[in-house]
Amino acid sequence: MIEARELTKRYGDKTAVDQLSFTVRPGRVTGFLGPNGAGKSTTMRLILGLDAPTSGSVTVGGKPYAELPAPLRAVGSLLDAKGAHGGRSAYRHLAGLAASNRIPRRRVDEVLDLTGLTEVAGRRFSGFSLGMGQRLGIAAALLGDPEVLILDEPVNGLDTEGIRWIRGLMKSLAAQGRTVFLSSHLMSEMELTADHLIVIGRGRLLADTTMRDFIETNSRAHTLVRSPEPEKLRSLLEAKGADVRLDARGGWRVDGPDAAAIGDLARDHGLAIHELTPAHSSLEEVYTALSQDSAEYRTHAVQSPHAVRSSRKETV
Ligand SMILES: Nc1ncnc2c1ncn2[C@@H]1O[C@H](COP(=O)(O)OP(=O)(O)OP(=O)(O)O)[C@@H](O)[C@H]1O
Repeated sequence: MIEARELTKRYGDKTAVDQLSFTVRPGRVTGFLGPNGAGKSTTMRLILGLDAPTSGSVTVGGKPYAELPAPLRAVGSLLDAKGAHGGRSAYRHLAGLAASNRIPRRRVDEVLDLTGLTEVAGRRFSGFSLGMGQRLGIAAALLGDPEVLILDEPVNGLDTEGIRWIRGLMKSLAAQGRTVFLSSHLMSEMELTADHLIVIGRGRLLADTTMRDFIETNSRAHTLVRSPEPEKLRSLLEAKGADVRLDARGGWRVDGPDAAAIGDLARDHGLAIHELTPAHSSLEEVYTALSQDSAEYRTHAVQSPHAVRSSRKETV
């Protein structure tokens, strides 16, 4: 469990993190979202004791990081994939970390296996691709078998297979009852991976809620509909006051009447329907709409998506 209470960090007159309070709970993957410069990396550094808060506090498993008796066993982190020494092999890098943290050598083999690096363990880190470096960073984070994992952009540089692998790994670690806290700019991936979201803007908390709630509360339900006579369908729908737009996947995206009403309307006019799918906006659509409302980021610090919604003129 990670608990931040009124956490604040100022650099001169720049407030990077502003009275942030949240709890990252075990047993689920929590995504950390915010536009560039929102304060995500600063928050992660504060959690990991790499920077001291100006005021407020943050604890991991009930203790500030500096007071953890065996930090690497309590919390594993990936902040910078280039943290390893270029001349060393992956194995030596991990073995060095294990030795200085009194972690048994056999754990090195386990994490190499877990991250798919066994075959390249003898190679120098300097020859690693970005994706392999990312895997090595994750191997190091897992070395102490920690209860808490903090990963900043873990899918950065990974190919599709690597991204899918990270997703599976994060979910299985959470299912084991661990606390998994990760940031990513890849919204589609975040939507598939995280169960819960903490969203910040300008250092302040904007939302702390489940993925489902965040999307459902901030988006408007709509229907995707496809017909072999698209223009006729559009005219009928618009005559009923529906908002009809072309969907990126083809077909119409219809706001207003629900799927049943659209189906009935088409039937009444002898129109064939080839697809009728109730849908919500994606995380990316919801998040982009919230982020673009920069005035809101400046002036509101809200605790729930309901508040986000009520302060927005329109949902997506
Ligand atoms: N050491 C520092 N000295 C001065 N300002 C800093 C320092 N570290 C961060 N900041 C400022 O604090 C704010 C938050 O930065 P931070 O890197 O935490 O944001 P972020 O959400 O991680 O952004 P990104 O998604 O781009 O990584 C930014 O305005 C940044 O310029």
